Amino acid sequence: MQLTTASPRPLHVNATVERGSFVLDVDFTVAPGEVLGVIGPNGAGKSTLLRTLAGLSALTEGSIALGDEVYDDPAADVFYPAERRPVGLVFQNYRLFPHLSVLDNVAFAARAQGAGRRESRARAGTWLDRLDLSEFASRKPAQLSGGQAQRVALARALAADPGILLLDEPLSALDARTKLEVRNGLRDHLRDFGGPTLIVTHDPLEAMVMTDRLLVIEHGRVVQQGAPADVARRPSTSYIARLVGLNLYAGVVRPDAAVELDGGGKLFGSAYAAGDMSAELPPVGSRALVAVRPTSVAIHATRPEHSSPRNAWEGTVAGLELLTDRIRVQVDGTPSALIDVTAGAVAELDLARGDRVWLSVKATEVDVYAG
Ligand SMILES: Nc1ncnc2c1ncn2[C@@H]1O[C@H](COP(=O)(O)OP(=O)(O)OP(=O)(O)O)[C@@H](O)[C@H]1O
Repeated sequence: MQLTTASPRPLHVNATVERGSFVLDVDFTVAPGEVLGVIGPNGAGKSTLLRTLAGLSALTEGSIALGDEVYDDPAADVFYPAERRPVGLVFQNYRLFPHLSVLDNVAFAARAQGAGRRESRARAGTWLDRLDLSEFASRKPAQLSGGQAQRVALARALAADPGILLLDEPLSALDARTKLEVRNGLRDHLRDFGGPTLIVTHDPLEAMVMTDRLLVIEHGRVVQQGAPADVARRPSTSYIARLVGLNLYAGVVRPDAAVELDGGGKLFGSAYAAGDMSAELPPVGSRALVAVRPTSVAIHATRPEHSSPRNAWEGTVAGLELLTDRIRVQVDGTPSALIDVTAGAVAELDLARGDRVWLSVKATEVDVYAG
């Protein structure tokens, strides 16, 4: 079901924005119907990007266009302010009008576009139907659950018939259980919207589950983009590796195909470890990244002799952290690593901080790719 009346167009962004000493410099396109997740650490420039797309801040250089309609292009002296852009915004805290009913909150979109009161309410009613909100039409926002308020905010944004949808941390105001329900529903509604959608989020799971493609921004630049599963499997920076819980090392490929790690030590790996049988090891002498899942590393009390794994090294237990169903052991060594083991294994090895241990990992569990 196509919910926009205008035919969907791609969003082209080539943006340079200067804010004091901070510079955002990104270049990307979002296809009609595509949901792009924008992730990055604090201060990376996510809000700056969102504000610029919405028309709340201006570009320093570059252009923003929906299809061939240009909204911002300083060189051509073009700038559409927020109210002239077909942008549906869903804010982090929804920002519903507290004194208006749910119906009138959603009708506001059409009213703002000049429609009469009756027509606006009729159109709003249709949106409430589509988003399963009809029974709440006469309630005030304070009488809604977080998940319902989130849907009303989405209905209000969609009712304006936007060409672009921007969602800022759409689930962050919800508790963990509601999040799960709303996430699935939201994903379906976004699929029905035919235009380009951007979701800014801090939550890696949200980003992985709700988006078609991820754009990772750090220090105002795009450091990685791709399908969520590919970004998660082969992160290009330690920020993403931490988000998805992988050990990530950078180094140089040696003639014997091991990767000499920048921080000391070496690891033998495989280009197929991420499951892509067509992948090749980066050439000898080139920079490479090495990703290892914490569950792939084994801990031993003494040097592992019989299995003779190609990757075995010694380290010191620096910390133990209880995760939901296992224990994450932090071992300092060359290289240092996070290792996930069962509580039973920790008890059996009688692990404690300061213990010397041996680590091993099979080369087939070590994923090597170009860095
Ligand atoms: N009005 C401003 N003037 C100068 N610098 C600013 C202004 N607003 C933000 N900045 C700077 O711009 C950079 C990017 O900020 P931005 O809010 O876009 O990051 P973010 O990725 O959204 O961060 P967070 O995840 O913390 O919300 C930061 O270094 C910030 O200090």
